[in-house]
Amino acid sequence: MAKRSNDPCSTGKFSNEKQNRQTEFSARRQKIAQQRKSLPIASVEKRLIEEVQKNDILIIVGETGSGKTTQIPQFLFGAGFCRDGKVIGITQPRRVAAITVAKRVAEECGVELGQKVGYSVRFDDTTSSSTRIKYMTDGLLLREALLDPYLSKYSVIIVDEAHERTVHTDVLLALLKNVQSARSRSVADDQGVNFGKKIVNAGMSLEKEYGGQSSSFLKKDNHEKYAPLKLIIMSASLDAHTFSEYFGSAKSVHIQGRQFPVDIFYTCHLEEDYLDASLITIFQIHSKEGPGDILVFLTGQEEIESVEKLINNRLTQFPEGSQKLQVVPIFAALPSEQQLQVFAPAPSGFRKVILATNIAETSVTIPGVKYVIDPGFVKARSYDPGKDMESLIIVPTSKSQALQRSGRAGREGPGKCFRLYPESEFEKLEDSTKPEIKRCNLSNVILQLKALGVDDILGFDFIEKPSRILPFLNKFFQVPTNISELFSLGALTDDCQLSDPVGHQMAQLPLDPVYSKALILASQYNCLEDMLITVAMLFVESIFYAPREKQVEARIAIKCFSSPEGDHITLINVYRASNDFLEKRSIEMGKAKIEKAFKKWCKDNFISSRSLRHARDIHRQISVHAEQMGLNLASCGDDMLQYRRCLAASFFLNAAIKQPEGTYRALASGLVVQIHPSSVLFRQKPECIIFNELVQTNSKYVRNVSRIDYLWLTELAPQYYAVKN
Ligand SMILES: Nc1ncnc2c1ncn2[C@@H]1O[C@H](COP(=O)(O)OP(=O)(O)OP(=O)(O)O)[C@@H](O)[C@H]1O
Repeated sequence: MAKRSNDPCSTGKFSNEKQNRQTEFSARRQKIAQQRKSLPIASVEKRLIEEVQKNDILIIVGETGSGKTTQIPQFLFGAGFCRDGKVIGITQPRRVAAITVAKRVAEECGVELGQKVGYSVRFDDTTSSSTRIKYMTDGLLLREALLDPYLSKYSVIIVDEAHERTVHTDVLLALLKNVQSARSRSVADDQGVNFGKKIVNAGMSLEKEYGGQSSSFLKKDNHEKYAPLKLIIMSASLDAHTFSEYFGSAKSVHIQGRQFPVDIFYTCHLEEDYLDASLITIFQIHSKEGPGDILVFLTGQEEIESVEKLINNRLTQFPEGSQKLQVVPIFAALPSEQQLQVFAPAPSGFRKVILATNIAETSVTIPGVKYVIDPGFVKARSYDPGKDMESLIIVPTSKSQALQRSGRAGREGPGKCFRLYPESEFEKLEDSTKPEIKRCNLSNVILQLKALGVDDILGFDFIEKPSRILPFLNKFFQVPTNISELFSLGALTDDCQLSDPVGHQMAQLPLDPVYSKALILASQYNCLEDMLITVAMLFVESIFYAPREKQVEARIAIKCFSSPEGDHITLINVYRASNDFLEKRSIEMGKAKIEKAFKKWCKDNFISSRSLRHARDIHRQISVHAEQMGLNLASCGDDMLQYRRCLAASFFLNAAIKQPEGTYRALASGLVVQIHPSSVLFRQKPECIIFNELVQTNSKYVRNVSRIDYLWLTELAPQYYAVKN
C-alpha cells in the first residue's frame, strides 16, 4: 500500500498532466486537420489524382504555400500508390527542407517519423521498411540509383523545387527520364536501362547487391520490379514549358491560389549598404509592426555572423526588456541540430530574428515567420573553365528566388516582405536562376554519370546541355593523358571508363573527387585518421575567428596550434586539441556544462565553435563511410612526414612554386598567386607548396597551404609531372 501511494503514476497530479497533454495533443491534431483542409490544394485533390493516374509524367505548378510538398504525397498514398509496399519518393534540393517537411508530414499523418513517413539525407537516414512517403535530397536519390538502377522500390518520384535547377536536379531529371522509359519498356519487351555498361558501385558490383546476378538479371526476372514509374515535376515558379517539352509535351497543371496574402514593400532608392539597411529594417519592424518573427536573407556565414553581432551590440545599448529579440542563424556550414534550432519557438514574449542564407528559401515553413527581409542578393557558384577556377560570387537574386523568399512569409497567416531595393530593380532581375550546371566545375557530375554507367556523356540527355561540357570533354578526348582532373586522379581509365577500384571507390564517397582520392590514398599511407580530420576541417568556412579589435591576441592564440609545415597540420592540431579538451571534460562534467566549457575554450583560442562543431560532425559522418568501405583507419601520430607526402600525392594538381619576386606560380594552371594572409605560411614563403583553395579578390590568393618538397611531385604524381617536365 505504502509503495502504491508513493507511485507518481497513481497521483492525481500525474493523471492531470497526462490529461492536459492529451487535450493539447488532440487540439493540435484538430488544428492541423483544419489547416490542411484550408490549403488551396485540398480542393483539387481528386483532379490531381486523376491526372497522375492518366499521365506518367505530370508537371505541377502552384504558388508557394499552396500545399504541394506536404499534401501531394499524402494524396497519392491515400489513392493507393503505395500498394504492394511501393514508396513515394520526394526529392528536395536541400537537406534542411527534406528533414523539416518529413517531420511535418509525419505529424500531419499522426505517425512517428521513420514509420510511414521518413527522410533520408547524406549521412542521416530515418527511413525503415515501413516507410512509404520518403523525403530526400536529390543527391541522395542519385546515389540510390547506383545501387538500384531501376529505382525499383518507387512507384512515384516527385522532383520538388525543380526550378532551382541544381546540378543534382538536372542530372536526376535525365536519369529519371531514362529509368522511366526503361521500366515501361521492361514490362513490354524485357529491355534494360539504357546507360551502357554494367553498373558497379565502388568495388561492390551489382552482382553482389542482387545476390550473385548481373544487372541483366533485372531485365528478365520479376516484372513487378519495373512496374511503370510515375514522375511528377513540381515547383512554385517553374518554366513549365521547358519541362513539358523536355518530357515530350508532358501535361502540366496549375494550382491556383495561395493560402494567405503577402504584402510586398520596396525601398524608394537603391541601398548602398544592404547589411545596414537590413539592420534598420529589423528594428523598424520590431518597433512598429505587430507580433511575428522576422526572416532575413543574407549571402553567407560571414554576413550572418556580422549582422548577428550588430543586432546583439545594439540590444545591449537599450534598457533590458524593451528589446526582446532572439537572433538565430541558419546556414549550410552549421551542424544539422543547430540548423533545426530556427524551427523552435522563441522564448515567451520574444520576437525571433532568423538570419538565413538561401537554404531557407524554398520548401521550408518556419513557424511564426510573418516578416521577410530580402536584400536581393545571393552567393552563387561561378566557374571559369579557362583558369579551372571555381569561386563563389555575390550576385542579385532572380525574380523566382525573390518570389520564393517572399513566400516564406504568409504561411500561417498574412505576411509582409520588405525588399531592400526599388521596384524598378525587381523588373530588371532575371526571371529564373541560371542552371547550376552551366556555372560549375563538372568533374563531380562526370564522375557520377560514369558511376551510373553513362558512357556517352556528350550525348547524355540533359535538359540543357552544360555549355562547358565541351571544353571538359575535349580535355578528356583530345588530351586524355594528363590534363583532366579525373584522369589525373586516376578515376578514369584511358578509354574513359571508371577505373577499378579507385574510380568506383571515389564515386561512392560523397565528396569532391579530389578529397575522395585523398582519403583513398591516405588509407594506403597509413594516415587516414589525419586526412579525415583534414577533409572535415577544410569543409567548413573558417575555423579561426579573429575580431578586428583583437587581432594581436588572436595571432598569439593561434600560434599555439601553428605548424611550420603549414595550415593542414595546424588544422589537425586544433582538432586534436579539441579532442583532448572534450575527452578530459567528459570525465569531469555533464553534457550541458561541457558545451558551455567548449564554447569558452573556443572563444579563448579564437576558434569559431560553430565551425569546429560542424567539422567534428562531418568528421564523424565521413569516418563511418570510410569504415564501411573497408579503408584502413590508421593515424600517423606525430610522424607527419608521411602525412605531408600524402598531401602532395593527393593535391598535386594544386602545387605551386615560388617565383624570384616572392609570388607563386601554380603548376597546373600557370596562374600567378600569393599565399593568403590568413595562412601560417604567409611570412615563411616556402619553395614549394600545395593548396586547397584559390580565392580571387583584388589579387589571386591561395588558402589552406602546406609546404612540400618539390621532388615529391615527380615521385608521387609521375603520371602528371613526369610528362609535364
Ligand atoms: N513545419 C510546419 N509547421 C507549420 N505549418 C506548416 C509546416 N509545414 C507546412 N506547413 C503549412 O502547410 C502549408 C503548405 O506547405 P507546403 O510546403 O506543402 O507548400 P508548398 O506549396 O510546397 O510551398 P513551397 O513551394 O513554398 O514549398 C504552409 O503554408 C503552412 O501553412
